[in-house]
Amino acid sequence: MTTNRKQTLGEFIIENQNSFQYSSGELSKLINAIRLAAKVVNHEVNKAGLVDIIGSVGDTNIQGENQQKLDVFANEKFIQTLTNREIVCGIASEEEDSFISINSSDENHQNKYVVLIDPLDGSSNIDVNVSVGTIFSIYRRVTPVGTPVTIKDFLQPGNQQVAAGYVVYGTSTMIVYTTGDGVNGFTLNPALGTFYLSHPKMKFPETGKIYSVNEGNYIHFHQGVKDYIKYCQMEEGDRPYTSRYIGSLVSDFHRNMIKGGIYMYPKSSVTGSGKLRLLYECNPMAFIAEQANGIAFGGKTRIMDIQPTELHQRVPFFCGSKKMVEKLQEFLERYQ
Ligand SMILES: O=P(O)(O)OC[C@H]1O[C@](O)(COP(=O)(O)O)[C@@H](O)[C@@H]1O
Ligand SMILES: [Mg+2]
Ligand SMILES: [Mg+2]
Repeated sequence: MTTNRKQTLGEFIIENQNSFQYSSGELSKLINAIRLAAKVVNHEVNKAGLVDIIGSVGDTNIQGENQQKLDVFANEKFIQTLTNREIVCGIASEEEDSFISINSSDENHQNKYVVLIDPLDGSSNIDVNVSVGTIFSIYRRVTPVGTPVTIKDFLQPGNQQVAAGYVVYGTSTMIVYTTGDGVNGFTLNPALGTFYLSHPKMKFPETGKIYSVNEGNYIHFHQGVKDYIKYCQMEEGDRPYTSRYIGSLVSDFHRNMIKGGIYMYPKSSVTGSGKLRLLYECNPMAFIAEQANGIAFGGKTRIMDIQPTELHQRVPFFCGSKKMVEKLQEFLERYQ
């Protein structure tokens, strides 16, 4: 490419199609479909407050959470786009009780990818004009092509992901994703409706000065986590670190990946589990983190080595710059 114009997402996908081990063009079409749905959702997010998209629908999802109108809208748009384009054989979503099996109308061509999605991440921030996101994780099915998908196709460990990414609807709208060959970020030019490669080969700085955790839950944290937070706050060396917590996983993760930092959503002694969902929040963010030289673990295990048992299971989640996560692990090991 000779001009110094930034590469578009479409051009990047085509150019890098062959670097993907299973390249048949199907995954490219899938990422393109996600790009399209993200633009539709972005359009609605930007109008939040002007149109009737603020507030809850008065329903709860399978996790007992109040579904926001934008949760439902985003869920519909992603499912519609992926289904209409006949690009996947199954979808699982935070907003759907169970997985959706999708048959291709073309018997000769059966799809082999399943998608797990958090259509709108950071729902508590929708009404207050704070950045939110979408998170997606893609696997090859494990059951025979041409048969209806089963739960087995979704309950795969994160280390089997073929691609993962997120969209952040913030001061600008970006898509950040990996297919196992590094992490790249694309920014939407709203005037043209085109995503451009703005952040090639994104990497977590090896260390940083930002820690992100909801300290309101502090008393329910594991002693090792409490000690690490105290360590971050001590006047010593390059500390104290700065506390930054947006309350949208995508946005906190994105900032920490650019500036260096650690995100923590520990297990609570009250609920006995973490809050974040393994399959469509932790696994995709862990794949991106590791592809960007970061670390992601939950409790004692590498997130991507956890064998899922349920579609909406929750796990503790710690993720970020290598040296900071290793320091936290040191504190946790003191109590093991
Ligand atoms: O308000 P809390 O308990 O700190 O939780 C905030 C976390 O919950 C989430 O909002 C959960 O995601 P959803 O909004 O998709 O349900 C994360 O984005 C965020 O990091
Ligand atoms: Mg979420
Ligand atoms: Mg959500």
